[in-house]
Amino acid sequence: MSRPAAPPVRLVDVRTEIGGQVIHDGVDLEVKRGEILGLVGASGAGKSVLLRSIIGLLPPVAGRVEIFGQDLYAADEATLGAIKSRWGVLFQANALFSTLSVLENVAVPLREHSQLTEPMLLAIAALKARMSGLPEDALFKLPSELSGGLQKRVGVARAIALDPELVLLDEPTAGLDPLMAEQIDALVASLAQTLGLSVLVVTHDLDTLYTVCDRVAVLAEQRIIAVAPVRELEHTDHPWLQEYLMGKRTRAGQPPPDTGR
Ligand SMILES: Nc1ncnc2c1ncn2[C@@H]1O[C@H](COP(=O)(O)OP(=O)(O)OP(=O)(O)O)[C@@H](O)[C@H]1O
Repeated sequence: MSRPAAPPVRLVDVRTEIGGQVIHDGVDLEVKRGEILGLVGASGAGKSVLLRSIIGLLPPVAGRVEIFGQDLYAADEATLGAIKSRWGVLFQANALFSTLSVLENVAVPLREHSQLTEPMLLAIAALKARMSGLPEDALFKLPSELSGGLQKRVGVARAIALDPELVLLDEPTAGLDPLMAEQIDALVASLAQTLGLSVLVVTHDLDTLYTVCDRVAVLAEQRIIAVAPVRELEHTDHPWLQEYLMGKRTRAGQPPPDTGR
């Protein structure tokens, strides 16, 4: 009998500290294969720091970060390289190279993690840019020549450049107008479904939670206090969660239409 495949992300009792300040203590979290998991929490709760731990940039002082069943911080260089070629990351401010064209930005992970020939590499980068909804005339522009929404699409195209199994997104709709945010949400949902991705998305955006995420994990008091489909979270009595999901400023206490998720 074959063993069930390991989850793309599994955190076990993770504790992180920055400059002696405890950011997380006892974080348990799992991203299941094929799901879109939202990660929410108040500003400063530690969502971005947790993401940094998940992508190998901040070793926990205790606990374990497992990616595809491998202990990330115990992995040798070859294993780490193999893991990195199976994920794609969209950083909060996109982290695009300002002096490189859109096409070259998308090609960066391909240059780093593949042995493709130059024409093949550029062809794949162009394909990923198109899949991410970038118009043809954007490919040879600099990121600064594009709108915020198109820059986000460049970040998404780069995140899927290597045909990853796992995609990690840090606030993909932050700073976008509602229409552009909706388009990025739709892009993430359709790419996840078409490519069979597992996705962890850090967000403050309620629309993302209701229309895109299968489950939502809530970070508060230095750990994950709940994980469930967002509609189930509406019924938890945690004060921050109640205010966040049902408060006047968010949805005016009106549950959104049921989208089937
Ligand atoms: N490089 C750093 N040096 C010192 N402290 C840091 C650093 N990065 C993050 N922190 C601290 O870690 C805590 C969590 O920050 P983090 O950016 O992860 O929060 P967040 O939940 O992502 O917030 P937001 O929703 O506003 O983006 C904060 O107290 C922050 O000040």
